[in-house]
Amino acid sequence: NRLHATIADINFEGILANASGVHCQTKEELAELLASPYVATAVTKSSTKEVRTGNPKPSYYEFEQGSINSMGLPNNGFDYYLDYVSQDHSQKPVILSVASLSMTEGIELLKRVQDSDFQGITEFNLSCPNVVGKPQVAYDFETTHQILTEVFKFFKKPLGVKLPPYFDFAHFDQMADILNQFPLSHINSVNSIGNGLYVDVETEASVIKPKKGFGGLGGAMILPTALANVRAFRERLNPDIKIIGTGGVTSGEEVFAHILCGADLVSVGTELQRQGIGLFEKLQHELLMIMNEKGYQSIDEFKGQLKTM
Ligand SMILES: CC(C)(C)CCc1c(C(=O)O)[nH]c(=O)[nH]c1=O
Repeated sequence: NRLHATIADINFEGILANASGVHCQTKEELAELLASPYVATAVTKSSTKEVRTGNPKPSYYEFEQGSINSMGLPNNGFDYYLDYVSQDHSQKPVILSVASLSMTEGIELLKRVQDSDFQGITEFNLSCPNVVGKPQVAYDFETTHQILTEVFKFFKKPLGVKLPPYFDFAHFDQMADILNQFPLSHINSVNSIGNGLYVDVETEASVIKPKKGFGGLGGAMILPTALANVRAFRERLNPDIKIIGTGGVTSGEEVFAHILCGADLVSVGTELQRQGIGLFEKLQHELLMIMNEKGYQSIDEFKGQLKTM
């Protein structure tokens, strides 16, 4: 297969996935993703110990250049997703996303994954909140180091982390130095760009209800940030740590660009929300057309091969 990847000895046929949070809250949505021949894997909504209804609506809004959301981690609870991913899914891997509203909860959930018979890949969402007054965990390098040290004392199954975007070379360096100390299966970069604000000039109001309209940004406008993060971590991380590139994908071109920057798998959020599952066929077709035009038989011929001037 021309489009393939391997993470933690798990083979993926195809390289496309949903971004956690989109089309992945229910077993039906997950099954619908897996049923598509153009979807290599499905990622669950980040799960918490308790079921959560999430923030008051509207908590998601689409505009031409992208989307803004402050969903508030609505999910059916960790047990629901662990049960689902532990079933057989026609040989297709499913990635279990775990969040936590406190570090003790995160550790507890990962202990339950370790003690379960789930053999797939777990993705720990480090964009989760920290103690009040401190930035999200992934922006608190000391806390990130402490948590990963604690986790890898007991966690022996494939584990990756979902990262927010970074915007400073010192942060790329510091985060990569931390991540390289641990036997991670992968990173998923990027999560939404935190705390954007979209204003409706006509109503003179923000467009989502939670957090006075502040929310995570996704879609076409975050592509350059997403590509920069994929590239920066590809250049810095141990090659055994694979990369799921997320952010700004609306066509085969952006899938190609993510792979060129070093992504092994590519996941799609805002555009999937916008177009539905049929998008995956379009993305795969467009990617293959680009590869044909360029004479690439396989992804391995150009993965991570971004040229610079
Ligand atoms: C932002 C958090 C609620 C702390 C984590 C869940 C999450 C959400 C969400 O559920 O609001 N939205 C995102 O764009 N990315 C996320 O990781």
